[in-house]
Amino acid sequence: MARRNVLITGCSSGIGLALAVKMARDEQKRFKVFATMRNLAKRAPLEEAAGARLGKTLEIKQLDVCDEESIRTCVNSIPDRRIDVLVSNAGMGLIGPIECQSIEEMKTVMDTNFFGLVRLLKEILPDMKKRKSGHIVIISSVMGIQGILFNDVYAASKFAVEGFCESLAIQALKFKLNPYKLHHKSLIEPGPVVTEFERKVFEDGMKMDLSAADKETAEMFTNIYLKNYKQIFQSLGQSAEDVAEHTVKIILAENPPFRHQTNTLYTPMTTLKYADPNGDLPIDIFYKMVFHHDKVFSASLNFIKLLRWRSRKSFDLGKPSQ
Ligand SMILES: NC(=O)C1=CN([C@@H]2O[C@H](COP(=O)(O)OP(=O)(O)OC[C@H]3O[C@@H](n4cnc5c(N)ncnc54)[C@H](OP(=O)(O)O)[C@@H]3O)[C@@H](O)[C@H]2O)C=CC1
Ligand SMILES: CC1=C(/C=C/C(C)=C/C=C/C(C)=C/C=O)C(C)(C)CCC1
Repeated sequence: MARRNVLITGCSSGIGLALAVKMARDEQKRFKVFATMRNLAKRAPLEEAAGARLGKTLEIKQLDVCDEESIRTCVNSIPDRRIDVLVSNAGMGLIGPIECQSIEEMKTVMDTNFFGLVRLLKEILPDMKKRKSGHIVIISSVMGIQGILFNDVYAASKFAVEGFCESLAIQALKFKLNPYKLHHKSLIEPGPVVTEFERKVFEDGMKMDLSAADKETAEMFTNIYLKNYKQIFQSLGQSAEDVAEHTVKIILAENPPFRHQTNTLYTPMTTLKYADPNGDLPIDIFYKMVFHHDKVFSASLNFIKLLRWRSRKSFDLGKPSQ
């Protein structure tokens, strides 16, 4: 099979960087990776991780998903504009009470996470339709399925992504865009992942001016959400490399599902969404976990953290856990 051109957005850090390097290092050399980032001054970590693959199976290009001209210039620079696999990964988070966030900040999140994908597809989808081939892989989130306390606008941006893709997927099936697969679109839905995203969101949350919120809301954000934030990432968090591994499996799968959740520790929570068409179940359970059973919730997180630490330790000793 010919080498597939893969364009990935947001490769300066995190999932994008890990995925670009993993695909560029493919032993069977099945991919030519165009690893893009909005600010090329941030290319050093990717260059270092790519090592000898740089200039061979991996090329770095500038692309800002909020700038149509930058997307067009990047796509035009690829031979025959041929993109076989597009990975829409660039994104940003935003946490806190909405009273303390400006509409401008919220628009930046929607512009990056949702309109960024729309701009990419407006440029790339027509070529895929003409060729009747192509696979679009979107790094969505568990928050594309389920809202989480103090993530209102971020969750809305990922819900928008999911609704957009679900609608387009029906049309795409008609064009049989992917000759190897039934679906030509795949939504990857990670839970918490330990990346720059986590650090930036937490730091911004800690610095947030909470004076526009009432006392109870401000305390809820500081003493419940921010206080537990690190623990949630330590207990349930995946690594960027882990999410990259899931993503490559989906790209190579014969018949990948439309949606793929990467974190089995998180699936019991997202399952609540599908279990109750009235929508009350997940809201009720999340409410109870946060406000009534916070000690049990926190103890469970600690227990999971301990189990994961022990299983890693026994792997380190060359003795896989049972
Ligand atoms: N970390 C997590 O817990 C989870 C993350 N996700 C999703 O995964 C994706 C990747 O995030 P992650 O790797 O964790 O976080 P990182 O912050 O490490 O990476 C985000 C990447 O997106 C880039 N980016 C932001 N805005 C733009 C833009 N306008 N144009 C091009 N690139 C841009 C960043 O570039 P720059 O360095 O210039 O800012 C960076 O390269 C996001 O879509 C996120 O929503 C989903 C579930 C969980
Ligand atoms: C599990 C859980 C919580 C927090 C979840 C978090 C913080 C998830 C973060 C997901 C991310 C960062 C996805 C990115 O796209 C709450 C609401 C505290 C209480 C209820 C159970």
